[in-house]
Amino acid sequence: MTSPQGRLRPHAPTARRVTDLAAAHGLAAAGAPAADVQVSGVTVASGDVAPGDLFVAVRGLTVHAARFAAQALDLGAAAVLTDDEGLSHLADAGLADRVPVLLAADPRALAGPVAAWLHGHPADRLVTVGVTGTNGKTTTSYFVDAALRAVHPVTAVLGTVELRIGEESIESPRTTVEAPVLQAICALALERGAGALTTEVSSHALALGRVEGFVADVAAFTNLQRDHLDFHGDMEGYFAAKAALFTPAHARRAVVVVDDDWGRRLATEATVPVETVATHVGAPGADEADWAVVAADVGLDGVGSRFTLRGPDGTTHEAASPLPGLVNVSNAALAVVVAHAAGVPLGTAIAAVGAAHAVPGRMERVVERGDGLPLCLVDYAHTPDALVLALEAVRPITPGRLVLVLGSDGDRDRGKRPIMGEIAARLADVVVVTDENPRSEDPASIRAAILEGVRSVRPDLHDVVEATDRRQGLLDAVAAAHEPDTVIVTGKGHEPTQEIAGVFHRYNDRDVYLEAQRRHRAGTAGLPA
Ligand SMILES: CC(=O)N[C@H]1[C@@H](OP(=O)(O)OP(=O)(O)OC[C@H]2O[C@@H](n3ccc(=O)[nH]c3=O)[C@H](O)[C@@H]2O)O[C@H](CO)[C@@H](O)[C@@H]1O[C@H](C)C(=O)N[C@@H](C)C(=O)N[C@H](CCC(=O)O)C(=O)O
Ligand SMILES: Nc1ncnc2c1ncn2[C@@H]1O[C@H](COP(=O)(O)OP(=O)(O)OP(=O)(O)O)[C@@H](O)[C@H]1O
Repeated sequence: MTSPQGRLRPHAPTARRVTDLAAAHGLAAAGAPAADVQVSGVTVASGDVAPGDLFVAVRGLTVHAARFAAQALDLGAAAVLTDDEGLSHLADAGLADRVPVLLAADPRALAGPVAAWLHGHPADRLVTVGVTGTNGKTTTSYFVDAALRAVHPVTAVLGTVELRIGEESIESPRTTVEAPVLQAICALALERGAGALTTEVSSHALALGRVEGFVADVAAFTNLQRDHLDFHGDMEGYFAAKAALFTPAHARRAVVVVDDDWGRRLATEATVPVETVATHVGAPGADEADWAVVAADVGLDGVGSRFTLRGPDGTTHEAASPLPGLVNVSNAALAVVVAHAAGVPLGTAIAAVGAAHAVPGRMERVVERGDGLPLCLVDYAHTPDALVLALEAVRPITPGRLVLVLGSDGDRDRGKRPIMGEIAARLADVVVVTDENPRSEDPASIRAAILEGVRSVRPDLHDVVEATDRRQGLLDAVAAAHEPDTVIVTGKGHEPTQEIAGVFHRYNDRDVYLEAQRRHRAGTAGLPA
């Protein structure tokens, strides 16, 4: 069955001849004669093939997609683009002479450009923004989108939380969609009258060719912190993947936050024009940045922050972040500069970012402080640095105790677990260690690794709880907290499921808070759920 994102296609696609496609991209032809065959869509996933598609069969990290060609043909694929290995799989399955086959050394790199060609380069008729960095991509994208919406009646925003075109939204499969899906969404967005599109660009997407054929008008960089080393090997590899966005193949110009060494390095190594933004008040080098946050009042109203942004001409502008913490001053400042670079007047961008709505699962206030209940926040921090920043953001708006509920993902970077535990014990008053997405790992051993870090700071484990069930752990944490306290649950953000041993269970931290609120009002808080 076609996936939801696979159905995001233009309603009136253009059909083009396979022979023209081969000529335009210098591809050799094999298989059945292509003379009268046309294609009207592109996909890299056999299950997402629609009649008339070109099936791009790539060698994956685990399997060659040509092994699924029979399914693609059953679903109506009109042609296949693959490599020599893919052609032999087709031949072995007796399919090579049933369908025109185009050959390329690296079909993965061609999926995007071919889709862009087929749809008439739709991204070139939109104002496009690509946001990368370890943390802050989603928040910054929503802030940028808020500013673009002030100018363009219809916009699209694609990322970890959702794929949204205008007011229509579907759950997102991951941070950055596959290359042909991105092009099809651009074409659909144009059909729906969109003027601008913002997409998060993950390092996986850059490494796996998901933005080939896509050139953002403005590429944005938030920061680089330890993450995804399981995939990239080391920080150099991770940086190199991110840096690929800041080249003419993927961007026309760039805005780079230069608060960390990686940002400063990127600003000098990028091969497109760069505007730099310093977002830490008084940090060394801030004077040299094109834009700088020169004053910030964090959380004065118990929510967001006000800040002053100095522009390249030396003028200063009063601006605001609608979400708590200095990290969101950073995201808001970046978003203002990005939106301005994308054609939004500065004053309009500042006003729109300051008034942006909550971002799902990012410092999201689910239960407000009052009626005996603590302030209850959901946040997506799942790296050591993000956790520090999230807890530092919450402390100034917490008159009582700071209660943290956290876990760490299974089948992902193991090294960060004790570091997260150490940070939790240092910066929170009460620590509840529970499960995130254990995936194929034993949840108890993940918790043990976090607790090892907790113990390095609090050997007696006072005010530390181990909860084998995330929902119960969160319910108990809220029930035990008092009105001046803040409960923050990190790691899963907006995620609608919890992945345990290959099964995705419906689960959302927000829903658990609302349940805790109902139980508090009904007088059943603290009883077993
Ligand atoms: C590590 C990684 O990113 N892997 C991605 C990669 O997998 P792969 O190359 O190993 O693919 P494979 O499983 O060997 O399959 C090879 C090819 O066969 C195709 N296939 C496979 C099975 C089938 O039945 N039919 C079929 O056509 C696949 O579409 C693929 O093109 O290419 C596949 C599609 O081409 C992706 O589905 C897959 O994403 C996996 C599912 C994934 O979870 N990726 C995550 C880690 C990811 O990309 N995350 C980032 C965000 C990270 C963050 O910042 O947190 C993201 O952008 O979401
Ligand atoms: N600029 C920032 N610097 C550091 N941490 C941040 C920043 N912005 C947000 N965070 C923290 O990182 C978490 C994730 O934020 P956000 O979803 O905006 O980033 P992301 O890059 O989209 O993350 P992911 O790719 O994992 O979805 C937030 O919940 C917050 O704790």
